[in-house]
Amino acid sequence: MAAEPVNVNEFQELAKQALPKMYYDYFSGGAEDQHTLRENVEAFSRITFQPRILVDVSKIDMSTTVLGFNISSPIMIAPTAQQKLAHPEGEIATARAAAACNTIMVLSFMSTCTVEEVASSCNAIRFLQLYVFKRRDVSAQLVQRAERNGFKAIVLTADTPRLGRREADIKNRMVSPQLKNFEGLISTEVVTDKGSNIEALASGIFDASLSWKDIEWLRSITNLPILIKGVLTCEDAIKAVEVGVSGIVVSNHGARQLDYVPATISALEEVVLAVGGKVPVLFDGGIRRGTDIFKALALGAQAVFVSLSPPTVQFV
Ligand SMILES: Cc1cc2nc3c(=O)[nH]c(=O)nc-3n(C[C@H](O)[C@H](O)[C@H](O)COP(=O)(O)O)c2cc1C
Ligand SMILES: CCCCCCC(=O)C(=O)O
Repeated sequence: MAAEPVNVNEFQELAKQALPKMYYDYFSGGAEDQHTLRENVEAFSRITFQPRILVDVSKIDMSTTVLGFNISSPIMIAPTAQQKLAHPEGEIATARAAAACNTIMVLSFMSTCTVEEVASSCNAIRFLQLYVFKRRDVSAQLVQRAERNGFKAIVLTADTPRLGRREADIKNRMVSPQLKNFEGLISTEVVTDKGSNIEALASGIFDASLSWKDIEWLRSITNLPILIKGVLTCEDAIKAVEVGVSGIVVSNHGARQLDYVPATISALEEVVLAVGGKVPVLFDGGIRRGTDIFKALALGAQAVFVSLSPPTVQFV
């Protein structure tokens, strides 16, 4: 590509050229038929605007507040695992970008830099995304390390009792780098000759029995506000409010988990209505342009997460 990329989609080609195929496929792929992966993007294109004219837009303030934290725009950074696969500085570089933009970074539980390294790298506002392991003590220790290191909230991912079936990862025999957070606590080195090593790792360590009652357990190990990520229905939104979470993230995990769930932008309005303003509703999935963010805000999201996945234009 001769000219500088001018939109997120054009970074896709650069990512494809720069990354080994195994990693590019991991970052960009979805589950099974990748139906929801396409839908996440295409559902945005079916929403159009009713523009109004002659409104003074000479001064625009995009800042907003999430859990009491002021951020410069309603754009936060989604938890994305294993960032050193894409860049040697990994999550530290992302945290510095968050600080420079005055926004919130959600650090993945499966990060390649430790919570301490990320915390000491800059003054970005940080939340920790949480996976609950069969070894609850390991998850608890990491939450407490995050709390000690100035993280401001826990984002419990609730859509991953097992890892989605990502067929490119199976074919590529995707391997995971070392996850330093767990050094001395649990082995994250898994070798299987039967497909995706990260799927094997996740099924060995993720607690598939996680359920609503465990929010109480989580509350017993931390004083931080708890958000729940992966809500797609009004029923679950109501339950989340009932159990007392501080925020909801409408998400289908970038279509990497259960295929044939709705595009997140199609699920947003029902969740917003069910929540009725009791807690903030955040949103992710399929965002490729500023107009997508505007659509999510218009449908009631307080702010959106953007991920580091190369956009999915390979389907077009
Ligand atoms: C490479 C990659 C890794 C991810 N890792 C995590 C993770 O560790 N924890 C998590 O809750 N979500 C994870 N996600 C999901 C994102 O947080 C987010 O929900 C999703 O990517 C949003 O969709 P989008 O990629 O279309 O923007 C990951 C997504 C990608 C693309
Ligand atoms: C290394 C074990 C599994 C990491 C899973 C990260 C994730 O959520 C993803 O979507 O990928």
